[in-house]
Amino acid sequence: MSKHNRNKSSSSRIRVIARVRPSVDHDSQQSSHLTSPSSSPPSLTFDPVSSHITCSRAFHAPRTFALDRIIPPYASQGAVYDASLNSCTTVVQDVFKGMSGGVMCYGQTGAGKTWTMFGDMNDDVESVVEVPKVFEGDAREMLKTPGKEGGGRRVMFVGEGGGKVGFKEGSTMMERVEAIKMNHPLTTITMSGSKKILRNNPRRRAPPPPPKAVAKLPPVNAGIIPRVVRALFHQASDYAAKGDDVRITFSFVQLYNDSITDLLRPSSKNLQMREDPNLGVFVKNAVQVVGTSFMGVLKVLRVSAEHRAVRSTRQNIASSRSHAVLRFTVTRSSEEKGGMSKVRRGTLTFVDLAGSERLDKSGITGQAVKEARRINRSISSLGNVISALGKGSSTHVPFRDEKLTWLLRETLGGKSQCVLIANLSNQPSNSEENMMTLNFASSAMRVDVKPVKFETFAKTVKKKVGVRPTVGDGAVFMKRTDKGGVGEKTKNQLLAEQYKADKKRNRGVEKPAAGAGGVVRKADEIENLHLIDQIEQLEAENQTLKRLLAIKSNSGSDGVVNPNSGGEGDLLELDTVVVDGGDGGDGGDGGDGGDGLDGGAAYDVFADQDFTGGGIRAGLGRKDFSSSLQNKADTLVSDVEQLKKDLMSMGQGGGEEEEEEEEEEMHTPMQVKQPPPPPSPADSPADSIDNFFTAAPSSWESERQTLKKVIDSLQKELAMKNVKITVLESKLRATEGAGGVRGEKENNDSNGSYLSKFEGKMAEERVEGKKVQGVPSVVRRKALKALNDAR
Ligand SMILES: Nc1ncnc2c1ncn2[C@@H]1O[C@H](COP(=O)(O)OP(=O)(O)OP(=O)(O)O)[C@@H](O)[C@H]1O
Repeated sequence: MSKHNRNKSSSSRIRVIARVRPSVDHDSQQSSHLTSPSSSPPSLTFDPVSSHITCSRAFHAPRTFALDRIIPPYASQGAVYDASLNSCTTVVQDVFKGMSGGVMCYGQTGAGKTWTMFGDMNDDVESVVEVPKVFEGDAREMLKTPGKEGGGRRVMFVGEGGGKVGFKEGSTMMERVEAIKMNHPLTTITMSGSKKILRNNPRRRAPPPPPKAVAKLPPVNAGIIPRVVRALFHQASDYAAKGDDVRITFSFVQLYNDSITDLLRPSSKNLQMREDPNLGVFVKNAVQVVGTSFMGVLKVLRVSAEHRAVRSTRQNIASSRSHAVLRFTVTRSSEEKGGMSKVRRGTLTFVDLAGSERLDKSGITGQAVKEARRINRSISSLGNVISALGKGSSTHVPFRDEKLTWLLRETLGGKSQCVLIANLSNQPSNSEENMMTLNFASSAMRVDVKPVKFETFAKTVKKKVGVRPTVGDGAVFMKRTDKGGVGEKTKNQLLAEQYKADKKRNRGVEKPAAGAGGVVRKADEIENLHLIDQIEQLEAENQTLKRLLAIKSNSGSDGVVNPNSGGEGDLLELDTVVVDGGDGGDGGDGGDGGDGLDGGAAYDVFADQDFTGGGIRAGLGRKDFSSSLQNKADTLVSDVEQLKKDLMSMGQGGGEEEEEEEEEEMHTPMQVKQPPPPPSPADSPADSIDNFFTAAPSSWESERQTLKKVIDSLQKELAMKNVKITVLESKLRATEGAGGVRGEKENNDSNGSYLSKFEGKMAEERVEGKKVQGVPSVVRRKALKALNDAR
């Protein structure tokens, strides 16, 4: 049996859970390519109660691993969430206390990582909101007080028991039991009186046979992430009701072929990572979405998850070709005495790794081989990092070897609570891959963690906007960031981005790979996704041009923007995006996107479509959706052209005269160009500021005020500095004499500055005058240095 750290408390090390997926339709199709016949016995046997799992391979002795939890194929998505987050590590609750946490899915391709993390994002997530809306509690406690219907029957748990389960208010005993069975499939519940065993105890009987097909899964197939988002907003609204200020933001990036792309803004490619002493490693310029509602965040996640790089292989019809990293940041401030607030900041990171794969098995060729090699290389580096972390603090951890490991440093490095889900597929042919996954899982159990709380005090700031996190529908605001936190972008940065997007669009939209082994989406869907991308860029460009026009028309004849015209404010608003505000975008009827701002267009397009039954996926495939998108794109193109023409003609208003003058010059070639006149005395640097104040047009009032403020503060700083220098000089004088002969030597040798020489001379005079002796020369040297620095 494998040796590991299981005896250590799971909160002081990475918590490891194995999830074995049921067989899916695709398994039978791929088995024809594989060496092990499908009739061979499965490679894994497991006992969920003792959390032991044994992996058997041909020509090798079987190996047994003891992990924190084994989740059998027939367990619901809810049970997985419960096992990985809610009841066990309370990661969600702790993030509001300033602790950070992470969940990472690891395993071979097709083992169910994406299913575990995201699940069916188009599933009836509303019901995820509805069911546990009423209250949540410990299952044992809930059954002790089931209300009248319980009839005072004693309830006993064997097996898993416990754990958090949601019940409807006033629910009957049987409804509660059903809810527990759903969330804890291995729980045995016996009731005195009826003596009815409601669930087989796996300790006494063989585990129930796994269901044949996926269809037998519980109806709500939302994965861990939607459930976490729901839990986050529940918690947030509880804290907000108590008067705390809670803010939830998130970023979502993918690492594909060693390049980081923003999934919230797919046109942002090749993003770089930076390190900050407070925030750790973060992706620079990744969009941060400020989420104020559960449903709003889900909408954004659904759409952005569609931008992930996906390919069809023999082992998975929709195999993720990128590592996806979704990071929530929760900031909670509660008011304390004396106008101060306690601020806690925690992050929750979800990592859906691309699956490692054997090239011969997945049957891929060309570009896909390159992708697979990159994936395998980064996964193997992750293995090295985990193994080094498991060896203790004295071992060098090669975080910097790969972008993936560097990106995950904060999650794995020991300061966060971390849950690893090892995804396994119990096909006979997968024994080697399962062994590799279990070895990785086992080494992760050796990694110690010491979660660190981020708490600080800050002056209480009164909220500008009364937005409170809600569980229901609502707005989501999007901001771009320079650091890990939400930041502002300068006007120029935004305009430069628009320019780049424009240039790229002119080069033409990349056509997706097609044919066998190509991307899985149908041609219509791909076309539509590209159209949406294009519309997003066009809307952004359209808005920028409109604002530029507004600024131009508000500016004076000298081209200076009138700060009171609101132009500046408008431009900064480019950072703010209302994703599901309802008034952005017109859903594709050819309008100009109304108030939909930069970056929100794609979501608006989706938000207004009615894809009854099939969600966005169904909508993407629809022809009418495609034509409405095309209409919208065409209208936007002509709008943009018109706006550009308008801008050009406005720009020519001031420039026409110059052009005419130039023409005149060209017609009189004999004329010798005169050198510019010498600068008038008023242009001399000494006079330039005064000149600015008197000669500047009245529209420069705000610049004038700003400059005055800057000059005032500089003058204050200078006065302070002079006081400091006077104090230091008198201190230095007190050390004279004692510095004596040694002081003179030091002064001449040390830095040779004017100051040192001067002070050395003074000291010499004092020595001759036989003044005070005995102050150590080091004191004098310090005083000299301080004075030198101050000057
Ligand atoms: N527990 C499960 N119950 C039902 N279906 C599942 C389960 N796990 C996985 N599947 C199905 O198996 C297939 C492969 O799953 P998924 O795409 O999540 O694998 P993956 O590990 O993310 O693969 P890759 O690394 O190639 O992206 C999908 O069709 C998914 O719906």
